[in-house]
Amino acid sequence: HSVGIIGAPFSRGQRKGGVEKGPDYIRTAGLIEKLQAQGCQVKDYGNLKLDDVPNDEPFGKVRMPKTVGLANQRLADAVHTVKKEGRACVVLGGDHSLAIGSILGHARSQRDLCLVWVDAHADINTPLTSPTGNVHGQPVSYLLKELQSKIPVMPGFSWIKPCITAKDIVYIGLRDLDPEEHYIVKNLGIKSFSMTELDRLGMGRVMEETSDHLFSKVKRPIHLSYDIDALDPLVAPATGTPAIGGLTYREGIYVAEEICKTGLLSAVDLVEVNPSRGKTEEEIRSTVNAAVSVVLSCFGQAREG
Ligand SMILES: N[C@](CCCC[B-](O)(O)O)(CCN1CCC(O)CC1)C(=O)O
Ligand SMILES: [Mn+2]
Ligand SMILES: [Mn+2]
Ligand SMILES: [Mn+2]
Repeated sequence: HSVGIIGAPFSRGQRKGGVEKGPDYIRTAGLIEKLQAQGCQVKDYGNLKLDDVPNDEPFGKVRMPKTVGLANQRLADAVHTVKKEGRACVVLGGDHSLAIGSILGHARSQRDLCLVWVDAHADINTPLTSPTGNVHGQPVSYLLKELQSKIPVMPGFSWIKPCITAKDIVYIGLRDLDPEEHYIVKNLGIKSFSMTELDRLGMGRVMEETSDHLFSKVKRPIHLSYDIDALDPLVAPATGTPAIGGLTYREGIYVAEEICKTGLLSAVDLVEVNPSRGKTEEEIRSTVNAAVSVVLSCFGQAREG
């Protein structure tokens, strides 16, 4: 596997400090050396400089729209560069608003990409339905063609053109949706495996159905957007919006192993690792190590050896 790593130390999609430290904690835990040790050819593109835009006024409930928009514009360019260089792209977050730039940058070079969204949350609020105004709960709404009539013109977001439709995305791990999000997911008929389906079917069947839905018939590049809060807080507590009853470590790794085996993985986001939200060093270590293991499993680490 040829892999490009982009650090995106960004926190302005939400309000809890510390998530901007995610990239460096993941690097310090040895992600790059471990990828190389398992035979990957790795280029580290470093951390993006994602500064606050001065005089950034709120748009309704949405704080710092220009800052969020510009950060994602920069990320989109960086991801596009990695893809042009023929590598699988790994974006280390940073909060999940970064998926806007990561996916749009990816879509510039891979027209027919499909999206596997692993998360406790659907992140599909529009700026008008969001209960918090935090953009990390909204990225999918900016990307879906079907929702464009519901997205207001927002400063810093005019460059964004939706690149996917509802049939191109599968959710895995949902367990904490706002009522408006649930309505949107149902209304658009988005394929989603909540923790209920996971309990009913098991992750093996969930990955089979995900494959059938997205990429088994027609091979397409996969964008895996992996929010560490999909994992149970007992495994990954150091994150901004933990929700109990999540994926086991084994389920979380299994998703990555299965995606790796398709040979179609083209980009992965690993987001929402927030060291400041760990109450102890052990909580931080557990969260960061889980994040590292997910990425290693995306690129060939297999429990069978
Ligand atoms: N849906 C939430 C959480 C988004 C989480 C984003 B992430 O990237 O981490 O997936 C709001 C969640 N909800 C707000 C009301 C509370 O009582 C319960 C949580 C939102 O802020 O939109
Ligand atoms: Mn490899
Ligand atoms: Mn989440
Ligand atoms: Mn998320």
